[in-house]
Amino acid sequence: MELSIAGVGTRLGGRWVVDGVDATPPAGALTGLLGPNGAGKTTLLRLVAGLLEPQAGAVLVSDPGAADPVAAVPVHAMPRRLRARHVALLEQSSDAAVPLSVREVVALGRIPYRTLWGTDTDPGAVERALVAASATHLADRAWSTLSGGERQRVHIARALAQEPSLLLLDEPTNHLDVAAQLSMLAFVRDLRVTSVAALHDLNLAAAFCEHVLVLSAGRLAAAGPPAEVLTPTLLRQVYGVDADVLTHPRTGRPVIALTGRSPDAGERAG
Ligand SMILES: Nc1ncnc2c1ncn2[C@@H]1O[C@H](COP(=O)(O)OP(=O)(O)OP(=O)(O)O)[C@@H](O)[C@H]1O
Repeated sequence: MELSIAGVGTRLGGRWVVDGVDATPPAGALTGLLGPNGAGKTTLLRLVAGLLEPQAGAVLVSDPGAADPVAAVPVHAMPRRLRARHVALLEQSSDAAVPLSVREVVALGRIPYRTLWGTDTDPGAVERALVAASATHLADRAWSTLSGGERQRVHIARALAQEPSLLLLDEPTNHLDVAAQLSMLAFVRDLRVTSVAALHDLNLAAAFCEHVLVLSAGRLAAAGPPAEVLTPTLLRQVYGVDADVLTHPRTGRPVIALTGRSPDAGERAG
């Protein structure tokens, strides 16, 4: 899916928390959405998902090759069922105690594909999503008994069951151990679906994302390949930290070695 974020802004609580963001994340690749706490990452993801209507600009999506083709339509104005066939948002995990089994939670992703009689147009889709997210062993467990990491895996399975052409993930590595963080991001990258993931770990973003967007106080501070964007100057300005940026000897990707808070950290915006 082609995604165009054109001058998007929204006010919450009387101030612009996302302010004039212009970005074109590359199609079929994983983009990292970075920025300090409160920079506007979750709000921007909700705008891109069409859950919030922008008060300035528009988020346009095009998917001409899909079964339900769309061409440069504002995502918030798409009919909800059509949007759910194209766009999946994996929000930060809630601890809600839903009285459902894992298989039933994953089947929620199939709601946009149910017929008037409630049957799934593709009865194998839930099992395929469970397999793809390596969650088959959890399928019969009660959702409320899962650990945080297991829930995150099931959230991915539910999002995959939606068969999205745009996958939005809010801190998908939360609750995951280091090995699971690596497999989660490698998995999303290898899907080759247009994906945007809000991430706090700069080294994971540098290792797995083809493109990064850096937000600071609601504005886009920088965008581009990690090696071009994640410079010591940018990290000082946006995060208020001092860092050396090295080049990984095998992958050629940037490695960020944080050395401390920068002396002017108190002055940063964001
Ligand atoms: N409903 C709301 N009403 C008022 N202010 C809000 C609302 N939702 C978010 N905000 C504010 O908007 C700003 C951006 O919040 P957002 O959750 O998008 O940031 P974030 O970059 O995802 O932060 P974090 O890294 O802490 O999750 C914050 O200052 C937050 O307090």
